[in-house]
Amino acid sequence: MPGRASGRIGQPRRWLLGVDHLVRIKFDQLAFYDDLRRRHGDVVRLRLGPYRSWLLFHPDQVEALLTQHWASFIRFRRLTEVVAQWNGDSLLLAEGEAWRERRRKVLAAFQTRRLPGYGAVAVAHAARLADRLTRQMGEAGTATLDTDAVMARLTLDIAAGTLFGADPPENGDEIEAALQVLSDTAFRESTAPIRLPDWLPLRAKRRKLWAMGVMDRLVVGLVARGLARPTTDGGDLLSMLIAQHRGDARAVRDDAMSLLIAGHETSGALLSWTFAALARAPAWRSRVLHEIDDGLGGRLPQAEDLAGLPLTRALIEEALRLHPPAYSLFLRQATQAVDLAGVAIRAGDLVQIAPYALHRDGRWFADPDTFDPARFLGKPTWPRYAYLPFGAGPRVCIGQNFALMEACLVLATLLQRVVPERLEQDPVPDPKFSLRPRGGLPMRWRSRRDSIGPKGGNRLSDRADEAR
Ligand code: HEM
Repeated sequence: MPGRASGRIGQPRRWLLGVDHLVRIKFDQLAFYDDLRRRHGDVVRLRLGPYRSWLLFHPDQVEALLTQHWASFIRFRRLTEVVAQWNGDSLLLAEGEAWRERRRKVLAAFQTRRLPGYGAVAVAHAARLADRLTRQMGEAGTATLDTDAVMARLTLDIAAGTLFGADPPENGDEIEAALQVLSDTAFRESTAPIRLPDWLPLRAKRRKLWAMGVMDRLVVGLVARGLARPTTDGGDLLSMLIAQHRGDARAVRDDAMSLLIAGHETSGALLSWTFAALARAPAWRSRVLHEIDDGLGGRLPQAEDLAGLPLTRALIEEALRLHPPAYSLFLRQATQAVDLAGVAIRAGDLVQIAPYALHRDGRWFADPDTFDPARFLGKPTWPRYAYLPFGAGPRVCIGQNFALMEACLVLATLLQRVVPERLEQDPVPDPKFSLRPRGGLPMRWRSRRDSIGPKGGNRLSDRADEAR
């Protein structure tokens, strides 16, 4: 493998027990990690307050951490305790035997044979969105939309349908706002030097308690509805959780909440970044429109169609490379001393893996800052653990196949009717709970009603793209 891990340990200078590093992690994390990788190499050791901590940028150590030695680490309690306030005792946060048991139960809901049913729900919601957007565009055939807000709402509706077998929630705006507050809270409370008690009369605390209430009422209500249903399997994830947890309402609530939170914001962000990339890349946009038009002939896609849409998938994989919604994996803490491919970790040390920085390493990805989906059309040029938008090893994302299918189907459905044409401003990645465009994603969309849609037709819009 080119560029084996050198064994050199980079130790950037620090100030006051690493307070300067903590400040950069809080306010400028993406640039800070990228900078550390470029200046200090594959293995960087930092002091963060009382903790000795490591950033690992080489696939050898990433593999050792996430596969061989994963059981020697737990997710850093300071972070999981924050998220547990609303997630409860769920798969996302569990450790050891409790995690193994939960993983087995939740996995049942993601069996391959269940995915096409979830895919159909995603397509139905995307088609409804395409109708709405086309109507909104009216005669002009164009509209400027905050695409990040639109995609967040779409993935919320899809999550409600696939997870709970429910219609889009009536208070969708309120739920979106609550999810945003929780995402901000997770970041703020886990990076603050101390966590202040909730009874303090602070705006941030009031908002957090309000958001937790909104989400709790939503999920508890939907779980109660699921428990009262006469059918045992409604084809949704909830039915499976109820069966696996044998009707234990608390366990079902906690896993359902964590799936909703883990799956919804990340999936919305992935769609936002993919459409942002397409808006800037007319040649790729034109190629993918051809692929979708030729592959589907104007009908709505199904999960089985995806094998025939390799470029659609490659666009999504490349968007995941450049803007991985999980830009950093959960911070881990060693429970015992362990050797990670030549790096001696002590019990209590913290270890961080940052896919955002790994994915931009020029040793594996030529011209790493360029959007080039062709990378994913041939054999990978990178080692397996240099690309990990969904993590790796036993704690790899449980919703990975679901998320990839959902994104491909949404793209194939929307792009038959509407295309992202122009970004109104360059999106700036905002590393909060997941990586989203800071302040939204204003983008101009154009209707394809003159070219092709589910009814077919000529390809004026594509030619317009090619002429540009
Ligand atoms: C684009 C979408 C998604 C991305 C980028 C993503 C990313 C990730 C990553 C990187 C991890 C591993 C974290 C770590 O090891 O520190 C993870 C774990 C997890 N994800 Fe996802 N995810 C996505 C969608 C989903 C969906 C749709 C669901 C469920 C409906 C989901 C549920 C989970 C759960 C429950 C875990 C924890 C698994 C465990 O610890 O055993 N994710 N995700």
